[in-house]
Amino acid sequence: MSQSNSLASCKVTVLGGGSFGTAIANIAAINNHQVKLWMRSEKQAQDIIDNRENSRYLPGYQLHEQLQPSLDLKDAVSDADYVYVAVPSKAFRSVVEEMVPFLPKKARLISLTKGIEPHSFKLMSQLLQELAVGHEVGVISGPNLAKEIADDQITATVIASYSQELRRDVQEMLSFHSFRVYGNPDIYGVEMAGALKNIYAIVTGMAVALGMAENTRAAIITRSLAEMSRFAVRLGANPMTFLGLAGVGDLIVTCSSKLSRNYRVGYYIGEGQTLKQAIKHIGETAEGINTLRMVYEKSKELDIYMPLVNGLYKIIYQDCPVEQVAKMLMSGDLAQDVEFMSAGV
Ligand SMILES: NC(=O)c1ccc[n+]([C@@H]2O[C@H](COP(=O)([O-])OP(=O)(O)OC[C@H]3O[C@@H](n4cnc5c(N)ncnc54)[C@H](O)[C@@H]3O)[C@@H](O)[C@H]2O)c1
Ligand SMILES: O=P(O)(O)OC[C@H](O)CO
Repeated sequence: MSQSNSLASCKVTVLGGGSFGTAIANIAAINNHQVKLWMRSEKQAQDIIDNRENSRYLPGYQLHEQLQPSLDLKDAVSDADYVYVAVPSKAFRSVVEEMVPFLPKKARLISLTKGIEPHSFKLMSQLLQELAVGHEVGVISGPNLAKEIADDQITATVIASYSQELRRDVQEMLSFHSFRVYGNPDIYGVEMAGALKNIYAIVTGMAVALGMAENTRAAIITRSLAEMSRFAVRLGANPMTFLGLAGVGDLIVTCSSKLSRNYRVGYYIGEGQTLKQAIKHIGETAEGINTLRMVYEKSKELDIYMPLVNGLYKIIYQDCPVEQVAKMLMSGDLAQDVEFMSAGV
């Protein structure tokens, strides 16, 4: 069912035929836009043509007829009004570099990816700005489990951009009866929140596997919010963003649901699997593993107090026993544990 709005039908391209790219492409198609979903897999593209389904990533969900798969990047983007990028962060730069020569000047670019580029510590919208100079850029982030979106469960998200016009147009493009899009000009905060929450979902998944109680879950989620806000505000984010959908909203869903791949990575490690086994078991993107390493290093460089990131890093990358880390977290310097620091965190 489409929602009546004033945005004319647009040519929309989504890069990346995984679960989130497919879910967002389908919403745009339902809302009467002409959608191309660029993917690498011929088999998946044929699956969509033959069965109207992406059975590898969203099995059982019918895709709208106005969503067409494409295997040819040039064909997919050369007439696009909007390009949404939904490939994992490790592939983001190379895919965008490959796309840019074919991109029409009018195209607006929106990242759906929740990660940070290693070494440069750039967020995906910063990569878009660097590689596609002159194009308007935005980011979508929020509590958005792709399978629940596909399942038509009521969902809210955030479009962040410096451009008010882009925010409004994307709100219109994607809003419908079960999907509501809010606008936020704090692109850095929205995007950083989406990347950081994956780390804490791993922590929570691990704690659940180890039998944590509800007091513990509340403590972990709340202290995660304090920690991620402290980090992001130091790097330039607006603290208020962390009280919204892209902040606490996404943190809650990702720390609560087994549909979250990051939560499941933590859960499997808590059950005794190695990191390698857990990643293989998931078989899809879990951004938090790499984000953890980058945020750990950045927090050391900037001397930002992040006990949960420290603890998870010790478990995952330094083979420290979980019990030892838990003990360390409970006996750390109390003087550091001020509940509210400056800037509301
Ligand atoms: N799945 C969700 O619920 C969800 C929700 C919000 C945001 N995200 C974010 O969206 C991004 C993508 O996640 P996803 O869930 O769609 O991942 P996914 O693992 O389901 O799929 C990733 C897709 O990207 C493709 N891909 C990988 N490397 C590529 C490359 N070099 N070139 C072209 N295509 C490539 C894969 O073939 C696959 O189709 C991640 O950053 C994730 O954090 C996911
Ligand atoms: O499956 P995850 O852990 O990548 O989380 C999916 C979304 O980011 C939830 O908003």
